[in-house]
Amino acid sequence: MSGTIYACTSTAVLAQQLRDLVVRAQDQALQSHDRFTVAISGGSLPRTLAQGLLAQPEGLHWSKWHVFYADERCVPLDDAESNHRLVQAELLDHVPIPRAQVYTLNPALVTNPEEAANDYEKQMTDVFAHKDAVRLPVFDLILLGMGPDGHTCSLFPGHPLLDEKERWVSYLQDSPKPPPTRITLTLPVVNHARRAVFVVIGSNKQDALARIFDHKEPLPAQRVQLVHGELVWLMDEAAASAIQRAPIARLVEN
Ligand SMILES: O=C(O)[C@H](O)[C@@H](O)[C@H](O)[C@H](O)COP(=O)(O)O
Repeated sequence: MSGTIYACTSTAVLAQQLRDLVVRAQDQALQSHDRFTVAISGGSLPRTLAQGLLAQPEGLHWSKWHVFYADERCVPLDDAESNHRLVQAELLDHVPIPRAQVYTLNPALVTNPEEAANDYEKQMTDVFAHKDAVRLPVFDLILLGMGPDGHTCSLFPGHPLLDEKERWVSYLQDSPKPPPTRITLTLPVVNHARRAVFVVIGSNKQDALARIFDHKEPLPAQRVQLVHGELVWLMDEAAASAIQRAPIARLVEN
């Protein structure tokens, strides 16, 4: 299992570490191209991300950010279940990222998930170059959560989507985590990121973490194995306590 694991003694420490990783990814990106491409997951991650970024916004070049979603529910953008609505409330409403650089599910396609996935993939080709030119987009950073069952993005255990090799964005209508219809980045896209960071908080993640790190079970989150990039796991101590057979760096309050 590739990747560095950090166990943080508090959510504040974790949010600070997350911020530092985001700034590092941003700065590296801006050394080689004039934009910073990041994909954000839903769930509890946006709040933790905002906690870290808004507490110390110095050094963040918002105008260079291009924000995508690692997955999105096929609901209207103002729906309580929308990841965009969540990220907007927690972060985007508080920082000057140009709205044209925030790429959302096309609201006209919420009832047609296949078209919504195709449209989102086309939005990505406008930023990353056409699929004929590049086989896979290379995100500067992908921020991931992990469910109690080891899912990540909207890639769930045993789901055929896990074996998608060609599409950048796909869709499902049988998500075990409601709502059932979603679009999601595929594993090849996640695994080609320059950097990916998991944020895993809570004792309800212990079982999945033990299965991944101690028993090497190929749960969806375990299949995030960056081809060229750097993988980091940020956990609180409740989650990290489940792991017995992997090195863990402990981060404490300054
Ligand atoms: O749209 C979604 O539902 C999320 O992207 C999902 O994949 C999330 O990251 C995990 O379910 C972990 O969620 P928590 O961090 O809230 O446990």
